[in-house]
This record gives sequence, C-alpha cells and structure tokens, in this order.
Amino acid sequence: MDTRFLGIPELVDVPSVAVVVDVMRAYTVAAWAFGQGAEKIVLAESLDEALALKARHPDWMALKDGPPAPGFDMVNSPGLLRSADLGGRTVVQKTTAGTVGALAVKEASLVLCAGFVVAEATARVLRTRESDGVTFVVTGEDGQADEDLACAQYIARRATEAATDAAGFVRRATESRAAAELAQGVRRGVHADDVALCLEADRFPFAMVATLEDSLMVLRPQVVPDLPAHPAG
Ligand SMILES: O=C(O)[C@H](CS(=O)(=O)O)OP(=O)(O)O
Ligand SMILES: [Mg+2]
Repeated sequence: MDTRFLGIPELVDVPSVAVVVDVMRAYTVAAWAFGQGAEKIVLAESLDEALALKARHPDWMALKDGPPAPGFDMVNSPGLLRSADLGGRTVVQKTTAGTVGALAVKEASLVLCAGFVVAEATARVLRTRESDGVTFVVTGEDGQADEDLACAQYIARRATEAATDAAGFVRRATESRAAAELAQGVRRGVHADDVALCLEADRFPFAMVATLEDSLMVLRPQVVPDLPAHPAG
C-alpha cells in the first residue's frame, strides 16, 4: 500500500482514498456522537453554514470547537458529549482542523475520518478494500500535529500488519502539543477527561465514512464485521 501523509495546505490533487485524521478532538467527538446514537454528522464549511443548517432543521444539534456560543448546542469535547442522548439525531459539526480536512478531500472516491478510537476499524476497511494508494490527511498544525501523524502512521501500519501495537503511537499523542494545551486549559470547551478519551485505541467497532449527499459532506458510521465492541465504560 502506497501511503502519503499530507497537511491540509499540501492537498493539491484529489486523492482516490483519503483518511482524514483528527485525534484531538473532532473525530474522537464524532465517534462518541455515533456511540451516543447519532444517525449522521453533517460537516459544515463555516460557522454561518452550521447555524443556517440548524435554522433550517431545528431538531439538528449544532456543535463547534472552542467555547460555547449562541445558536450552538454543544462543544467539541468527548467528555462533555458522552452524557448526551443523541439517539437518531443529526449533528452539524464545525471545527478548526478536522472538519476542514474532510471537506478538502470531498471529491475523493472514499473518505474515512478517524482518530485512535476507530483506528482498527479504519485499518480493516483499508485492508478489505486492498487500496493501492492512501492519502492520510494530518489535519492539525498544517500536517505537523504529532497526535494526528502518530494515529495516521498507526492506521497505515495496521492496515498491512494487523499485529501492530498501538502503545508507541499513543505515547507520541500523549506527548503532543495538543494534549498539553487541552490539559493546561489553553483550548476552550474542554472536559478533564478529553485527552484520555482521545487516546483510547479502538473504543468503537465502526469506521466513519464521509460522502457527499445533496452537496453536504455527511459522516456516517460503518460497522466492521467481527470487531468486538469495547466494554462499556
Ligand atoms: O476542538 C479542538 O480540539 C480543535 C480546536 S481548538 O484547538 O481546541 O481550538 O479543533 P479540531 O478541529 O477538533 O482539531
Ligand atoms: Mg485536532
């Protein structure tokens, strides 16, 4: 499998298969939203678009990163989101890096969005598909965010070597600038458990696939057969 690891500004062509990685925190949050029963997540281009979608669909839940803001129901925090009942709901998500990365590759034939919590399921989709070339979009810090790069490298390795251990990759994410900023309160809209929740490998037994639906980029879970669900906790 040919792999390349690119930051968002480096995306100049349309990849065939793209894995968009945002560990802290967009795609950990998205996975928790599905874990809490959400049906789908619409990835918004802007805060204004998120609010316009919410105005058109008052039953949708609008979510942004940073501090809480008028018109939004939730912030981009797995620790805060894990107690929400999202059964059957549509979530609209807009964040600084994660959602931007997926929208940058929306023309790709397959777009997977990932963090450690769905790493094995994502690797299994790549294995099953026997993709020749995979572009990993390292969304944080213009491709330099080590939590995203470590997770991307873990998924890439696991797609070809199923026995690859997560520990060394998770350790790099633990030591990343994003982890420190979340722990130190530099970033807003944070729960004390966020970093730990972002580092939990294979918490969920599904991959997350984004497709264009009526010109909106929509993320849905794709359950991977024979992947045991993590014990509830
Ligand atoms: O919510 C996040 O962790 C970040 C934004 S910030 O750095 O906290 O302001 O967004 P993401 O797109 O999930 O990396
Ligand atoms: Mg991030």
